Amino acid sequence: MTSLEQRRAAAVRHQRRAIELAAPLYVQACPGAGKTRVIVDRHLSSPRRPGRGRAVVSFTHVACDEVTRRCREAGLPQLAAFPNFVGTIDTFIWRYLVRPFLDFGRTWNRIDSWDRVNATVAVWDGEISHTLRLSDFQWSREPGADECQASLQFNTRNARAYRTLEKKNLLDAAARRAVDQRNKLALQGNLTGHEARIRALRSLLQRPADVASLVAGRFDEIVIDEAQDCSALDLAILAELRDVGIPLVFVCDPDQAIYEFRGAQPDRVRTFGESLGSRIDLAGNWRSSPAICALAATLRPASAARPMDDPVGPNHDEQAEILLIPVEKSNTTPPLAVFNDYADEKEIAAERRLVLAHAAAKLPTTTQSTAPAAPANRTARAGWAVRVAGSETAYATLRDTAYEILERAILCYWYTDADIENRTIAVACEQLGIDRSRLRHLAACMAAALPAPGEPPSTGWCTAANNYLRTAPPVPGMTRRDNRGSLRGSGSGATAKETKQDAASEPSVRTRARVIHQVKGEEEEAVLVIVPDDNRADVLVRGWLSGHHTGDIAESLRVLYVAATRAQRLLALALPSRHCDEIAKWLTARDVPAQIAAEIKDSNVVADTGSERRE
Ligand SMILES: Nc1ncnc2c1ncn2[C@@H]1O[C@H](COP(=O)(O)OP(=O)(O)OP(=O)(O)O)[C@@H](O)[C@H]1O
Repeated sequence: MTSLEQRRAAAVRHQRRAIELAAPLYVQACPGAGKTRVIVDRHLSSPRRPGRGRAVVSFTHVACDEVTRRCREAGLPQLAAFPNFVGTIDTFIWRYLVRPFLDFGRTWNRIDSWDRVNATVAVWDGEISHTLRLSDFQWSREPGADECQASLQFNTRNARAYRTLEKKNLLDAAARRAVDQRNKLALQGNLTGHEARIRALRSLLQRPADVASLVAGRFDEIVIDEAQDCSALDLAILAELRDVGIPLVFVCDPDQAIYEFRGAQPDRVRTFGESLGSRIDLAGNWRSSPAICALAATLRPASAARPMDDPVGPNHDEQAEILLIPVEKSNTTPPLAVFNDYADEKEIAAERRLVLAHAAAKLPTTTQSTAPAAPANRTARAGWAVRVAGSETAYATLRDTAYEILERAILCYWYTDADIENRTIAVACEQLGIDRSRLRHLAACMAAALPAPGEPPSTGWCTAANNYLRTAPPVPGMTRRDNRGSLRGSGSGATAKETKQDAASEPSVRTRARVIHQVKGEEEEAVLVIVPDDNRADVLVRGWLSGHHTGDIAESLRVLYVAATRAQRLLALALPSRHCDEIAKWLTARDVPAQIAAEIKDSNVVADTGSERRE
């Protein structure tokens, strides 16, 4: 058996090869393999020709900020600036593949979501009309197709409309209406990331030499981080760049592809990576304990099975077993108490614990969460915007989004939906005769005047917000055109005074809680993953234990994989109690150390400070 030193040396050797080997290059890596470290070290160490840079492209602002921070820490901040590019794939596509090829002489409006223009579509079901948001549709386009495909996604906001349309076989009709509306808005010059990709691909197919000379003249290579999140359109764009000779470094963990709604498909991603030629596999896990690495291997599909990753980091000798916490009726508060109890025993600080669930609604209410993405519901969006505007750490584009959401909340309060739907704030202001700078000023004052609300905002906070909105007409002296735009609370009944106090009296340390999609790339010493007891739980467990990951379950299991692999020392899974015995036995039979947590005696104990012990 090889010693830890030998295994570590091998892991470092593979990282070095990924840092030094010339592009084109495919780097396939396990969780905790040090992908970020490899990308940054490659960027810091390998030379570029004078006047030319490297593009480091990722899918999230968090990942880009990490690369920028590491360049700064290495004393080389210029590596994140011109002629280099460190940013999101959306910005890269827009800046180098779309903007230079747009028609002059007309206005283009780059938007991150159709919600930015309140884009909706009305669908008549024979009795009533349903208003659906374009952002509730999943958009895709096979490379080469003339039309986009839309598919309405079920969520709590559109649940009634979705069920009615499904019952009346009108989902396809709704999708067609959405495509028409999208075409109309795109013709008006609104470009979401999806439209930008379609245009980028068109430029590459129609003017390959122009695009190639622009991109190759600026960048020696393009590194794509988190490449497992590439959609079919992203891969088609990258294939064209590859074919015109741009050197690509494609870094990914296909098992962590969790954006299937955007079209991410692990098999296509693998095939694309393999098409590049040279390949390096990183299988040393510097993050997690042996038990966590072993559990992660069981979550991979049988079709992509490989031996467990090698725990070579500081937690290589951590003894904690995987903790299975039985849950009755999706009540997530008792499992949190149990989790905190075990984390206390391991002397893991409250700030180093993380609770994860697939959806925010499944997280325990006694945890602390602040989503980096704006929620969909109008009131929740306004609350999110107030929190972001008041946060010292929000970056400029996020703050701008927050102010724009508050501007729209003000317009919604004073005008009718018909006055502002399907329009940008700028266009609405122009049509309604509003001074945009006054509106921005009102939004900033609103953010400063209101306390940060809870999630979702309470009735009391909404009363305070509506009282503020009443004093802030976009046009001085105007009367309200419609009173349907007030913010409506969750019905928690807190008074405005209580809400103000809430913001001030938040416990200083609460267990951090996140939706799994928000924590890609992060790590924490102890992680509790909540597997909800909904109608998919049985199928999910069957898919896990059989290794046959079919249909939507494949993506749900990858989401579970991402969540589990954030843990460094202690991983707890809160599962429907009826599955715990079977899973524990199955794991033990596969040499994955696992135990079922001791029975919960006092379900009323709330571990909201993360440090109180159970009786
Ligand atoms: N050669 C190394 N020596 C010591 N620690 C390392 C080494 N490489 C990576 N690490 C550490 O391992 C941890 C995981 O690294 P990183 O976050 O870059 O992994 P990753 O491949 O991006 O993982 P994931 O895809 O799961 O987010 C980090 O704490 C990092 O500092």
